[in-house]
Amino acid sequence: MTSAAAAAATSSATKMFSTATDNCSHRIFLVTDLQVRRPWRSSAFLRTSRTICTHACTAASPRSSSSVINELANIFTAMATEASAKVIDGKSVAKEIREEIASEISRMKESIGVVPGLAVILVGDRKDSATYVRNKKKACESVGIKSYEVCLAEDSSEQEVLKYISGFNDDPSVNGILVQLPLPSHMNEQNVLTAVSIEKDVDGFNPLNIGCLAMRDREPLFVPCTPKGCIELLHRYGVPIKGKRAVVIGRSNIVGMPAALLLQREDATVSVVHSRTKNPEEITREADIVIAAVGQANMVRGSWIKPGSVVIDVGINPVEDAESKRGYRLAGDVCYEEASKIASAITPVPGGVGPMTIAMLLSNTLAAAKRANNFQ
Ligand SMILES: Nc1nc2c(c(=O)[nH]1)N[C@@H](CN(C=O)c1ccc(C(=O)N[C@@H](CCC(=O)O)C(=O)O)cc1)CN2
Repeated sequence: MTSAAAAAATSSATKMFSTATDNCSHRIFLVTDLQVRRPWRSSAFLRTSRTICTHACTAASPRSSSSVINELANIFTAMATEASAKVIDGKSVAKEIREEIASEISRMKESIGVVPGLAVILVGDRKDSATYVRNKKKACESVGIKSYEVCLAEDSSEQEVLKYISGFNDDPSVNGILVQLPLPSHMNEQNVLTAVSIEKDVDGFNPLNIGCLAMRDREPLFVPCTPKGCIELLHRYGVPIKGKRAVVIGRSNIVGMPAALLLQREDATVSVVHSRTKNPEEITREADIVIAAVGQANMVRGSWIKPGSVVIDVGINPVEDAESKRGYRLAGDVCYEEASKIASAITPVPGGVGPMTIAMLLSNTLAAAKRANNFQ
């Protein structure tokens, strides 16, 4: 239970005790009635309420209603500080999706003798990018996608990257092409991303795909993997989106902007909060769904979160941690410890959106291969 819910419950309890008859079962009924606000906490609530009511009615010296109300207030407040949101487990959802993809790929291979192919281009020697590319390759192997990899030196020219893209565009065994971002600063990202054929743009970053995502009554061939993963998590956890207020924190081309477009396509009312937004806390506190993608560890505090909202944390920020083997640990953009006491559901970092990014890449690659081979 959240602080706001605790206050509401206490106020309802106050009303209840001022009007209740001496009939204990009636009191219990009224108290347990309060639980509908947060049904998933019902058993704890029920137990607590029963104990208090029974105690109030059977004590040798019957207690005044105000002392019972005070006790209820204390217990509700304690419940507020102990409560924790449902964890949206991206790691296990991603595993489920990989299994679904693997079985589709087997079916495709058996029916038409074709497996999907994914080409990955990595430029430079960023450690994190090399790890992501390695993980993508492993994920491809695990589901039966053939992967092709090109690693280029940091000082390679943009022309060289474009030459590889052109080769993969023309290669029928390659269904998806991905250029790992960020690129070295001397390269023009837009030139590179635009060069990827839209039929093979499994990252969904070609402006033609993004343009279709932004337009009503147009369907992009591919949707960027991280925002697609966020929406998939909301769907698989049964979170309603239609008509809800959503706030996206961050407006990057990779996550924030396409996430806002996707939420809008799902009929949410969407606000985008960015570095120039005045009162970001106030706007975020209005949201039923928050997607945080700013790249700043723990920026979104518990006080930004509306009680009962759903929080999707896209941030993967390394923070120093002497106790960790690597010398750092990963933290999200949302202060998990605080937000998880207020939200109704939240993604952890790691193990939330990150694994979904790769699962969605596999899903897009399978879709590309199906489309190229006219296989349903
Ligand atoms: N071409 C692209 N470049 C980049 C993308 C992208 O979608 N396409 N996104 C990010 C990086 N990224 C994939 O490329 C990515 C980031 C994080 C994860 C992930 O699984 N994270 C784990 C933690 C991993 C760890 O321990 O280090 C988690 O959150 O649980 C997957 C993919 C930028 N570039």
